Amino acid sequence: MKTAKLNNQIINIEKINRETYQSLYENGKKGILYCSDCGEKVRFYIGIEKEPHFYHINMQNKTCLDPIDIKGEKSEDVTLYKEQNGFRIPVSRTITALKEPEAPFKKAQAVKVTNPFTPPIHIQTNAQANYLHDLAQAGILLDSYQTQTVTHVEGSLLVLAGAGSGKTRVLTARTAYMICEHGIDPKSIMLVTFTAKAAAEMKKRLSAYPKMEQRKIQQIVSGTFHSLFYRILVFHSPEKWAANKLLSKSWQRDQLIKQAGRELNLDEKEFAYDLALQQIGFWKNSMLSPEMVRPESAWEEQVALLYNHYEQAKEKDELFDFDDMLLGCYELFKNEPAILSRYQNRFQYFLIDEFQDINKVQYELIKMMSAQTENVCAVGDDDQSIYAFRGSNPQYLLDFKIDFPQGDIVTLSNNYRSSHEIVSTANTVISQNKKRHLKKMEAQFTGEKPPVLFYPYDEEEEATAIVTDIHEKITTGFEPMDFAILFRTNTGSRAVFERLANSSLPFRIEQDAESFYDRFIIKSMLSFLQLSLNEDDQNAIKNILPALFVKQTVIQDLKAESILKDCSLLECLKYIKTGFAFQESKLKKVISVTRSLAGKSPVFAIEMIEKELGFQDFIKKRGGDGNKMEKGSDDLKDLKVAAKNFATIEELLNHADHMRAMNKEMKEWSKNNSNAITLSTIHRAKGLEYKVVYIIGAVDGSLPHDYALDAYRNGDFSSLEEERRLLYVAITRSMDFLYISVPGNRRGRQAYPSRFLSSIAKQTF
Ligand SMILES: Nc1ncnc2c1ncn2[C@@H]1O[C@H](COP(=O)(O)OP(=O)(O)OP(=O)(O)O)[C@@H](O)[C@H]1O
Repeated sequence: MKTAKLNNQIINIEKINRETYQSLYENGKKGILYCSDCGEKVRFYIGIEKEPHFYHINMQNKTCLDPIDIKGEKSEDVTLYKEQNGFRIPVSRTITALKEPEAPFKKAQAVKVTNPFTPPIHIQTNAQANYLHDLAQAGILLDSYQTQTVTHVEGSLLVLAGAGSGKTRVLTARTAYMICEHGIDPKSIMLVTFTAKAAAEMKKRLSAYPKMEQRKIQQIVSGTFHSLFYRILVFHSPEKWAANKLLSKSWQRDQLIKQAGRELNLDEKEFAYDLALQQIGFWKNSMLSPEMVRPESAWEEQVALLYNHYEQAKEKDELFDFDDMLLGCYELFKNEPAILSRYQNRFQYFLIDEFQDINKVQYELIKMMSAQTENVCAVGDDDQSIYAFRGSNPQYLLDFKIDFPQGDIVTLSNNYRSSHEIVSTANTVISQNKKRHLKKMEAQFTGEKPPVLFYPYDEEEEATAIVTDIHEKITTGFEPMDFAILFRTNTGSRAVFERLANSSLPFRIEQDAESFYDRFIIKSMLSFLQLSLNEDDQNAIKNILPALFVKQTVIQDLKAESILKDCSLLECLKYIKTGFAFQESKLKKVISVTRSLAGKSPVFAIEMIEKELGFQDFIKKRGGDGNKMEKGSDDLKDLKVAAKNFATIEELLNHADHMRAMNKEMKEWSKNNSNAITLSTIHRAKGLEYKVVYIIGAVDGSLPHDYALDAYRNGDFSSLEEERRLLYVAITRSMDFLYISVPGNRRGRQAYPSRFLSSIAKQTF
């Protein structure tokens, strides 16, 4: 049905602005939408493939009709009719009826799949009478290329493997083959993975392999480059590399670099410290000391100076960061040949996963350690290289033959994970990249349906449509663990998190994903709102002090004043003496502005604080607006989008509390439960697979990220290619169903479809 009643007025969805869809959906959930025919409660449907409509909660025996003539009406305020016993009866008048509704609903669209599916002709060939035969018996099949990889034990081997081509299977099968068929000592095998999770997963899979003893699995030395080489460092110099000297948190590195910046008189407001740290990491991973750096721009010149100061500060306090671990190990091996030789004897075989993301220092370390045997099996896909910004370089993969001239190369291009339609979409997207090793994945099966592009109004509607779709699929037999919702950056997940938190669906987030409402800028803004409700809220007063450029220690004076003068903490702001007349008068203004917010809508209140209390200055100075990846001003825009859903400040604050609590709860819950929908950044989803994948925010500015577009405008194309690889990685996580969301608005502004989609969309956007 296209109509329903809200507050006794008829809503016709063909005549209302799209912006109001989400509030209609919420009103339906609140139970205040009624059928314009029978008067029973109805809900508003927002999904991916079906058009929005009203529906009865209990569908049985419902044959209600819309009033007739609703389509033809064009006037602003019209009378609607319905047919009853052959008569035309006026029922009500439409509200918000517009001549031309803005941003009308746009139907979801299947992507363009031009090449037909050709069934694969290769055969699974591991039926020989050896360990491979046992594997086949256990259901671990290998095709001829995979078999070649698994049985190539001695000498170096590069496996160029497309997404879903069985890299993990090949690495585990090869490890098992080496141990069970060739009797190789598991202690002499080093298995390097990109994440600790991947190493654990491989060991878990190995335990299902025939003839594999648990004891032997435990003896394999596996882990990330950092963990493996850190273990070596700690073994040889435990004092120097003690864990308490590690700058493990990003705020610790931030503090140190900003201190260095102050010594160099850099502007904290404008200088992009996050990018500077990234650049320093890049140089370190590329083994360039501060003296070796050759800056290519004025900005890099400043960062190079900063690099020098940062290193000195670390050295002075005997601290180290993650990048130092690898460099430290390199130095150790170089300066102590006896130690290197011990490890060269100990480790005879190296298996390296995700080789496309290796950086120079990692590469050098592997070369040093494997110098005697050259038994290096490197597996990678240059199209999945997504860490170039921190020094990863797929060139090592492409140049493998230079350093290992005796080595062999095998290409795995059969994709076992995804349907032909998904594989074809991924091939089309990635083929637009210029710098890559030419290859094309071949799917092994054709799917039920091609990937779908859909067009929600904004982040809120996007989240609702996805949750509806998941609900529908679960009723047809899918499990929560079959779904993943992927996004470019964590802040992009706010709305889906909120919608899932308010649903009965189980979901998981990363353990380090902070709640949106705990972000520095958001916390500070919400504290102003909190004070408008309770002028004595101590936490809120504490949280607004940075925004007023007042020291935190002032809180003690405020408490004392509040007792002495018998007034609220908020009121006490007027007694703060800073010595600057303009600041003291601003503190007085905070009181009146905050008080004036009572009874106002949250969006109005936020805008008022922004305008009247110079909140933007605070963001510029302290909110990371010099940063390229995460800006405080973007957080504030996101907050305004979220706040639109609430009529009162209290409702918004309650919601924020609820979401913070849910963030903690879901993290705890997912430690022991695996049957959950995954919410993940694309980076973190690398190596994983799901039956259904939703990629959200496929618009310019989000994917590709703004920073890459900026770089592109300045003549650097590589960041944009890396963003395209990110989309490729996201697409290739899906096995059967893929949905790409292209919201019309983002952060309260019109958004434009991601430029990466033009090659797969049927029509131009
Ligand atoms: N020979 C095979 N026959 C059938 N299925 C296979 C075969 N090889 C791998 N698979 C399956 O294909 C899927 C993808 O394999 P895997 O996860 O090892 O790929 P991958 O190359 O590591 O992928 P990505 O790089 O995209 O993360 C898995 O579900 C795996 O079980």
